[in-house]
Amino acid sequence: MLLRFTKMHGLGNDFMVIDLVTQHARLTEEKIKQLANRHFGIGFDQLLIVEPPSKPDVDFKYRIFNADGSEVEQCGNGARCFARFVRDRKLTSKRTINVETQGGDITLIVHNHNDVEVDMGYPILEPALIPFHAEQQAITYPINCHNQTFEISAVSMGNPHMVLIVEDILQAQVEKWGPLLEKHESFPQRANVGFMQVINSQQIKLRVFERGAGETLACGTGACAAVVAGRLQNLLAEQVQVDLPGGSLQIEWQGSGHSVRMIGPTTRVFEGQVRI
Ligand SMILES: N[C@@H](CCC[C@H](N)C(=O)O)C(=O)O
Repeated sequence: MLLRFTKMHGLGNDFMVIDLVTQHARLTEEKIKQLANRHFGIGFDQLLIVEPPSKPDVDFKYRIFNADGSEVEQCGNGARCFARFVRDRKLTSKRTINVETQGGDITLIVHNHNDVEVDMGYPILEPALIPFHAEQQAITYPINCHNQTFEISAVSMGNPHMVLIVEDILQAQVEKWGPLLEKHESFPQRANVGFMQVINSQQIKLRVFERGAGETLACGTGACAAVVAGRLQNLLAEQVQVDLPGGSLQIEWQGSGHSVRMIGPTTRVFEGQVRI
């Protein structure tokens, strides 16, 4: 069976996007891993699936799978590409699109052909993930990993993030510590690990070792989580430019009781068909 798809990216965080509103397919974990393979498949960080909504008040169901085949709750760069995809495919003509994800409902606002704003919902601070400090309501926590102590913030944007501050992003040992911290016992569902350098109150540099995908060129939810962590430590203003290896995102968080907003670009790379 031939399945139509679009290859897209948001700042180099790349996706295979499949419309399962007008097509039918059953994709197993094994199949997704094969498709994600950059040598033997299409190659992507995440697979994004468009499905009909399962409840009223939303326009679509948005499902996300990491390159390792695991289904996850949220993907920020993917959300922007999702909005552009459903409009390009004429699945909707709306500019404000509500979608359900495993991590909660989010709203996508298409500004122009390329740029999309996403209301990513409320950040959740999860002290419960850190067993030793559950009652402290602290903003950062020390965790031990292979005899080294890291001071981390735990922020959920629907999906789990650990954020740590580094002095120099270029010297950060993302490849060494990312895979170890991803599987730290404090995060039973594994974690996306963000390494943040604060440039000033309106600008940070960020690299993210993503759960189930490795270091990516950009991570939208990682950018949101880093700004929340930085704001809670009084290091950042309400609007922050987040510079990732693949480009920049604008993130806004007014503080507790407000949702996080993200604005950034989308790029369509090519359309294809694959036999599955
Ligand atoms: N690239 C994404 C996040 C994708 C999911 C993540 N790897 C997870 O496992 O939670 C983004 O742009 O947010």
